[in-house]
Amino acid sequence: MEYDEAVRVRGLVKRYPDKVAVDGVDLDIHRGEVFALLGPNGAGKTTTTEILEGYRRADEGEISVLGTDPARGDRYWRARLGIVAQTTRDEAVLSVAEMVTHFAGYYPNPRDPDQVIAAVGLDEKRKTRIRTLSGGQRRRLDVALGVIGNPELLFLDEPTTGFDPEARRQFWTLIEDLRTEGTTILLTTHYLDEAEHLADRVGVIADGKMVEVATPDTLGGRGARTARVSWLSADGPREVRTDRPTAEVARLMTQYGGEVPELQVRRPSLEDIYLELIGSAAAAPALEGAVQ
Ligand SMILES: Nc1ncnc2c1ncn2[C@@H]1O[C@H](COP(=O)(O)OP(=O)(O)OP(=O)(O)O)[C@@H](O)[C@H]1O
Repeated sequence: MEYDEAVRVRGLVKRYPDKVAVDGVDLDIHRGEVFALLGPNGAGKTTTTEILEGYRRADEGEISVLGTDPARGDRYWRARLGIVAQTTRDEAVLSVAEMVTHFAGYYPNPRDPDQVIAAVGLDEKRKTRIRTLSGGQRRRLDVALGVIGNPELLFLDEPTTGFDPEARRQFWTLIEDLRTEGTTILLTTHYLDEAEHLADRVGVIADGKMVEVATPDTLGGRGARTARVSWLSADGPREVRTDRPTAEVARLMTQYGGEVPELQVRRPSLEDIYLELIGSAAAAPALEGAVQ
């Protein structure tokens, strides 16, 4: 039964008057996984996410979120979702603790507000008025409000924008804990290290199309992961691409009788591979145009 998937999307299309924002996207998010949606500005990530949340309507496609078509989702369905949107609009006069407690009241089975406030690192700001929080603190509050309802499926749209490095690490721990508890998470992020650290699978979307879905360490195919062994030979810099860098290093050690000058072994990072993927996705239409 398709209910095994938290999210199942086939042929999703969303058109705006001057733009096809989402152009035939298929997407499965398994129950209990963290799925990161990556893509450049304007790729269609927020549009896709908001359709799954029931805030925008698709023009075409089959969509199931926790077994329900979001266009028909009622408040019981909505209570099973947690949403941390890209921007928050309110300028509430409430304190952090009041706001989180207030939100807890909307849900049938909320988490403990004090624990949630502590988990996002806002303990010291419990009594602070929300409008006086810094940008990063406000973002932590957004995350608290997204998880207070104990959601089965959590949408996080660029959740750590504005976080300092320590807050980001703390947030990662929170997400790992939620995942351990079985929460399914759809994460949109521009931080590739965040995707690599948190996601079971990543999907790269470019110009409204899903370019590839894979685990962070298989994205771009095995070939893209080939190691580069470089060193300084008597004739100048040398580089070898190989699937067996250890054997290459051993060979060089024998050849040099020990220390190999300026030896380096490098593999492309997720960011290198991502940039390559979106670069080739962007180049494809231009090439087509060139031959016409
Ligand atoms: N309400 C709207 N009306 C018209 N066009 C829109 C609307 N919302 C988004 N778009 C356009 O659709 C495309 C996809 O936008 P979307 O916000 O989904 O991208 P994104 O991948 O989330 O980008 P970002 O990383 O900048 O948040 C963009 O070209 C955007 O300008």
